[in-house]
Amino acid sequence: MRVRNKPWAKGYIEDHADKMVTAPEPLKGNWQSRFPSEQPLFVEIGTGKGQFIVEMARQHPDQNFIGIEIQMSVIAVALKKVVASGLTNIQMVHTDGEAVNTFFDAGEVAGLYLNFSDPWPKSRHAKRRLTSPVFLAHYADVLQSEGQIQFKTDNRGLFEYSLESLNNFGLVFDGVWLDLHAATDGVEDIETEYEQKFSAKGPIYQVIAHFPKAAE
Ligand SMILES: C[S@@+](CC[C@H](N)C(=O)[O-])C[C@H]1O[C@@H](n2cnc3c(N)ncnc32)[C@H](O)[C@@H]1O
Repeated sequence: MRVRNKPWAKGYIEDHADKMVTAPEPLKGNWQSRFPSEQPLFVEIGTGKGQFIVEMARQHPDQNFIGIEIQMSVIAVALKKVVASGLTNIQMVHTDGEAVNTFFDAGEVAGLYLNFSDPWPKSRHAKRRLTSPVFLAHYADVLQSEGQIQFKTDNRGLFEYSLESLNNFGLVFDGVWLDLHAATDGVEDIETEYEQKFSAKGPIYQVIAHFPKAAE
């Protein structure tokens, strides 16, 4: 997602340091200190403009949420939503999600959301895909036992790549949806900005999976 540079972003982020982390490493193992209540911690990587994670926080007050986004002008828009929501169970982090294992401790994360991640269609860029083995290895480091990865996309090529990548990495599939919006199994679907914009053009694919326990 490309957005125009927002000259106000840096100052706005600095003014809302209570809701936004720009140097995450010192919080490793201690993220619960950013929230009023100690509760299971769910993380979205590539949170974009924040609609999904803010709505998740609103609907699940018994959980804590973190949205990670690499682009400052984008996360500043998400931060505005967080501030306007008045919610205290959500924090934003401006950083590269690839490095999750440098700022979350083993087992600190209860679940991970990857929504409409950039497809990086050229094979020489495959390592940048958020479902590549490079990222999966880091997710495995931080997710608690049976913690799920929930990935959805409208990009069939990225979805096929991700199914293969997760399978090759040994993840256990909990569910696969080839047309999430047509699902009749009652699966929760909180829509992202990207999803609302592009779902009319074709199906939304989703997979939910977890890393196996040692004996699984
Ligand atoms: C296509 S957008 C989707 C945004 C949002 N999830 C949605 O569905 O509306 C992908 C987002 O992921 C962000 N992103 C890509 N690679 C990232 C990384 N390594 N760490 C954090 N964010 C990343 C991009 O900056 C972009 O905002």
